Amino acid sequence: MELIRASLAVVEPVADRATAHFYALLFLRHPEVRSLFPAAMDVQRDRLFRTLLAAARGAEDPAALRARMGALGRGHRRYGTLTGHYAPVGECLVQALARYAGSRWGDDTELAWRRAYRLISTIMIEAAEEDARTSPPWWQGEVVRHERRTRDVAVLTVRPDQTYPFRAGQYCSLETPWWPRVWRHYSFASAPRPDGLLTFHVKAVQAGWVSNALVHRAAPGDVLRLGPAAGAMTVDHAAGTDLLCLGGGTGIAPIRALVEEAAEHGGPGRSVEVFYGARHAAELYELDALRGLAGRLPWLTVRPVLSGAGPAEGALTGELPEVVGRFGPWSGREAVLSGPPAMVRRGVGVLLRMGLPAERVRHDLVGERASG
Ligand SMILES: NC(=O)C1=CN([C@@H]2O[C@H](COP(=O)(O)OP(=O)(O)OC[C@H]3O[C@@H](n4cnc5c(N)ncnc54)[C@H](O)[C@@H]3O)[C@@H](O)[C@H]2O)C=CC1
Repeated sequence: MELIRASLAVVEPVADRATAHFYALLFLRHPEVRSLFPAAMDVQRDRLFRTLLAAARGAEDPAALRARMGALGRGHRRYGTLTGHYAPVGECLVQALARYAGSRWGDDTELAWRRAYRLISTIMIEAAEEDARTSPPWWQGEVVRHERRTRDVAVLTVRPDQTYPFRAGQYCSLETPWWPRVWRHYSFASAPRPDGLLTFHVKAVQAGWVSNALVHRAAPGDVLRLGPAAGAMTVDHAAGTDLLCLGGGTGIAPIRALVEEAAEHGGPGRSVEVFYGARHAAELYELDALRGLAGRLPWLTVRPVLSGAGPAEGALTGELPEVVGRFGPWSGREAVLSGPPAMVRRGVGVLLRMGLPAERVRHDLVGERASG
């Protein structure tokens, strides 16, 4: 493990070049795999190295590595990845690393990498094969409703072509017809419904191809592709634990889904507190709906929080994590956080300082969650 870490530390500062070299080798030697990747490779490059780093760091916890790489293997089915693709990828990876690890590379390091790659690829292949027995590699989903909530936020309702299994708090990756093979993660914004429909909140971000297409171009009748549900920000409602939810911007989506799920499964006597943050009042696009739920559900409290200048209109003011820190105590609760990564990180810090044990603070800041 030390050998792998030491070589990664050398490659990390030149990760861009090492990854570009890896893909160049792969596409030159195996042109048939080029079609599995998007036309523009920028985000993809970044992902590969982050995944390797995460795998190297996670190797000390075999159960976590297995869970993460298993999910990755299942998720790769949607790209059309086949068992036979793993060996050539491993070979090109080792060669690219060898080239950029300089003097840290030697026979022992190479052996350690080959072993690690064999372990990871075996987990991914087994998980993919197991998944293939029960699930399609992807689902088609028809957009049946498209509502613009603000200038740059849309709520999409999608009908999957077959039963789509997921839990509130999870997310999936979506591909639009306009940017083939470019996938982005979006959280489910509603709990599983009897009619099988799924909802997503999408904000068009600068230079975000997929998000801009989903907000400004998508319309009822368009067909998206959906990868399988992923993410561990789920809640065991049977335990009846009180919840503290922090949702910033479109990060309110999985919180909304969890509240719906709590309404279906959570017993009375439980308390759910939602802090919903945005910069300006006009951006609290889900507030009316949440207030509607709070009006019906006596255990639900919704507190809007505004961090920008301008009229507060009955909202609390300040950055979301700090505002939550002014309330409490939260020590008996389970916390879920969703929103911009900086908000989630600061929120986790505040809650740990307030005495919440780390295992009760849940979020899905997965390295892969690229906005766009
Ligand atoms: N499961 C998850 O974790 C989900 C995450 N997201 C992410 O949430 C983000 C939403 O973006 P927008 O709607 O543009 O949100 P935004 O930038 O408008 O911010 C929303 C809230 O986060 C707070 N915030 C932003 N930066 C902060 C910082 N550095 N420190 C403390 N608080 C901060 C703001 O004060 C505001 O209350 C995207 O990055 C999206 O990828 C979205 C859905 C689900």
